[in-house]
This record gives sequence, C-alpha cells and structure tokens, in this order.
Amino acid sequence: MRLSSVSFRYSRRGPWVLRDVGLVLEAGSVVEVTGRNGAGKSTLLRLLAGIVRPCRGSVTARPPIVGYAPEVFPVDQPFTVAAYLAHMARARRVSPASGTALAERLGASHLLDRPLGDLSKGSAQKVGLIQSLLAPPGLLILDEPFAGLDEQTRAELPEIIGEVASGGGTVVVSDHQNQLRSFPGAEHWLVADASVTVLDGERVRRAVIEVIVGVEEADEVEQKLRADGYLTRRTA
Ligand SMILES: Nc1ncnc2c1ncn2[C@@H]1O[C@H](COP(=O)(O)OP(=O)(O)OP(=O)(O)O)[C@@H](O)[C@H]1O
Repeated sequence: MRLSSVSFRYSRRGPWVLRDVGLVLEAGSVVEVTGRNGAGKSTLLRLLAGIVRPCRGSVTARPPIVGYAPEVFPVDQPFTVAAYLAHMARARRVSPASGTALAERLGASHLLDRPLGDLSKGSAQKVGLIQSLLAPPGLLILDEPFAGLDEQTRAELPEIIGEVASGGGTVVVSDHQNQLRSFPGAEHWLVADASVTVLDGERVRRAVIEVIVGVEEADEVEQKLRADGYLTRRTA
C-alpha cells in the first residue's frame, strides 16, 4: 500500500493537517504512529483506512479487508454488544462465532448482553477492537487502542497485532504512550508539522537528555513527555 503526495485539510480554507505525505506500507509490517496531541495522527489513520479521502495525492493498493478501531467507539446505537457484533459479522460475511470467540479472548464475554449505550469508555473501546478483528484484516488500524484498556487486554494486544502481521496483514497503531516502542520489527512514524517522518534510527539521529524531577512528580512528567511524542526511559 502506498500514499503518494497526500495532502489533507478539513475545509477548503482550513490549515493543512497533512501536506505532501509519501509513505509505503509493506504487507506484514507493524507501524507505530506517535506525535503530539492534535498533530494529525487520527487524520492519517482515517486516510489510511479510507474513511476520508486525500484532498490531493493518492492512496493505492489498500488491502480489501480493513479493520478500523476508532479512538472513541460510538456507543449511541440501540443494540446490545452481541447484536451489534452479530450484525457486523454478517456485514463482513463471517460467522457470528468469531465475535464471541474474540470477546472471550479479550475478557469481554460478560459485556455481550449489555446495551452499547451502557458501556464504560474502556469497555466500548474493547467492542471497537473486537469489531475491527471480526474478519482477518489485510490492514488493521487501531487509534490509541491502549488508552482505556484494562491490563489483561493491554497485555493481549501486542500478541493480536503480531498474529495479524504474521498472517500478512499490515498493522498501524497510533499510540502517544509508545506502548509498542519495543515491539520487534515495528516501524515508528512521527507526525509533526503536517508531515510524517519515518524514524528508523539511521535517518533520524537522537539525543538523550536527562530530566531530573522529584519522585512524586515522576509519573506525571513522564506522561506529559510521552503525550508530546517523546520516548522516555527511567533510570534508577
Ligand atoms: N472533523 C474535523 N474537523 C475539523 N478539524 C478537525 C477534525 N478532526 C480533527 N481536526 C483538526 O485536525 C488536526 C489534527 O487532528 P487529529 O485528531 O488528526 O490529531 P491527533 O494527532 O490524532 O490528536 P489527538 O492525539 O489529540 O487525538 C487538529 O488541529 C484537529 O483540531
């Protein structure tokens, strides 16, 4: 799949969110997308998924089956989780059992009879994740999937991502917390100033700076730095 000279803005006179972006996604690759709040990560993911079209440039060779889990799953739908997943399974021409099995794997079986409107943010996000995986995706796009998830699902997610990739699917994950920073073989893209930089260690030189803070502030400062797209590591 390839993005060629892709530019996008939300309105004719609005600012360019992405400008002249060229990218290649290989089958079986895993890409982590980072960047500050509002940098354009979700917009890039929506362009990749085909939810919005470029204003200029083109997206070619998108795999036919795209699984997309949005940052905020829309719960304002009058269905139970089971009915929603069964409906999505029919739309994707797969057995409804696929939704039940995924719900079990992600510790969401107890949610099946609940109305979508009653779900917490984390539970809704799980349902969004399950629907994106119902049919084996050739392209899986997860927008901030780690943000609201419980520990069990957080731990399961890299495994699921690895399975999709080893089946030849391409996986793109936006994650301002850098949860996939040590995922084996993952590519890292940084969205900033309306462009996308492929960080591969050779083309982007890094500097390490030490930031010294009080113990009680450490978590908060680290979270802020990660929210701004920096990689962090703790020393003793
Ligand atoms: N539907 C929309 N209409 C108009 N502007 C939008 C829309 N969605 C996003 N934007 C603007 O486009 C820019 C990029 O937003 P986007 O959501 O892609 O960034 P992001 O990196 O995903 O941010 P975050 O980490 O906060 O989700 C921001 O300035 C945002 O305000």
